[in-house]
Amino acid sequence: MIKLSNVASGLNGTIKIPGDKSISHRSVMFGAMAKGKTTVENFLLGEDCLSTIDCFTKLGVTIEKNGSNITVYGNGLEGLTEPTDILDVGNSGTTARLIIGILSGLPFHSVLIGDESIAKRPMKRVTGPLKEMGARIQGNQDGNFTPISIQGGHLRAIDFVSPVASAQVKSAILLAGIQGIGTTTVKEPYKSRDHTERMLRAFGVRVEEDEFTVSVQGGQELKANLHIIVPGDISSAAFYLVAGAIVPNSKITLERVGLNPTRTGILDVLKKMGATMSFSNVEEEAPEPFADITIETSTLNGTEVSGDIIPRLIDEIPIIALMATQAEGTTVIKDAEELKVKETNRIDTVVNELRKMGADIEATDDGMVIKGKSMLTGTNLNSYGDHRIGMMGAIASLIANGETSLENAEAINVSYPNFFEHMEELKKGKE
Ligand SMILES: O=C(O)C1=C[C@@H](OP(=O)(O)O)[C@@H](O)[C@H](O)C1
Ligand SMILES: C=C(OP(=O)(O)O)C(=O)O
Repeated sequence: MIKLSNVASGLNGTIKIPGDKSISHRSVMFGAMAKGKTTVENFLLGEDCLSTIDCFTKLGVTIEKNGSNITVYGNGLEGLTEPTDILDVGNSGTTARLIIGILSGLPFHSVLIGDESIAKRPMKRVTGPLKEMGARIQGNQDGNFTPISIQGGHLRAIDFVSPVASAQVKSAILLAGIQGIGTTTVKEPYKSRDHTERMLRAFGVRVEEDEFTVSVQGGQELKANLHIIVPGDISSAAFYLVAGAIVPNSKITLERVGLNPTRTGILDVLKKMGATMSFSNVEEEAPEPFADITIETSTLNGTEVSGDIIPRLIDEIPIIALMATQAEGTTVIKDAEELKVKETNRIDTVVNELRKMGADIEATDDGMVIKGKSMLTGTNLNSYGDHRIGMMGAIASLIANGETSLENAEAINVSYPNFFEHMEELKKGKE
């Protein structure tokens, strides 16, 4: 349990946001599947990405770490070998779902487990279509929950219409698809993040896209000898973007934040709610653009967040909910049922924790309704083992009256290991 206090003099200064989690995972996975050396700069050393490194090391790949620079020595798909140990994905849904897709094409047996939270997260959304492609997968409740065992190989293509806009589902099927016979297509209800498509292309794979449909032909090889620069994670930046907007007397700059349009829903919401933001050092560099973002204390208004923007900000909803408590009027978040199958049921955990602090917030079936502006009061918060809920609580403590305590704060290491160091730097900024 840690104690947190509010900040009288505002947040000021510049911080460099750690590497993007989605892109870091993929750099190891695709580097491992490719033939040759892949070097990665600004890799996220968060626990989730370390779980990915651990799994691919068990699959026979050499991965060297030198601070946040890593090198992956891939030997192609045939260089991945049957693990003698269980693959443990820890808390990482992305590792679980993408690795199941990769293993489905490989001619050996593996067993996958994760932590208590992973054991509750649905895997049938990937194991279902992968079984249709020919993978032999078993797991609790018809392959829906870990532990999951996979015997891969001999895949055939599939035309899959996904009921959810999920990059994890799309990626798992595409990663199996490139190992199968024929052309595999995934159609989504809305476009989800496209890091897999961008990075596969950088590895020389042909990927066809048409609005919400992505296709790959089987039998394609990934070619390495690539240097990947991982931009800062906009999902991590979101916590300090909102902090900058809601903490009085603040002005902060976040360096090299990834600006992939499939991830920038948070920026659209900040603008719509009235935040004062500016962009500098914009790099359109392929495959992922980034820029520095400066934000300052702003007068905010409530808004509606729904429809096709939801997949573009799904992980930012906890911090958007906190921001809405500091906006004038009502904010409605809907079409966000996916929140129920994250590290926690984030509709319940967000509403619970913000209500404890005095927010006017109601859960709905597919989101939440927040009425602002509320004065928040320090209290005992819990992350429930969910990094994003922990960070939401810690940012809320900055504006709360009195002291806040946070149980299970260590969950934050999953995606933002230096989160509290950045908080201290920004608090000291002006003194
Ligand atoms: O593909 C990815 O890297 C991710 C996709 C999203 O999950 P879904 O695919 O379940 O929406 C997101 O919530 C997660 O943090 C990372
Ligand atoms: C949902 C998340 O990640 P994952 O699905 O990889 O556990 C997240 O980081 O908010």
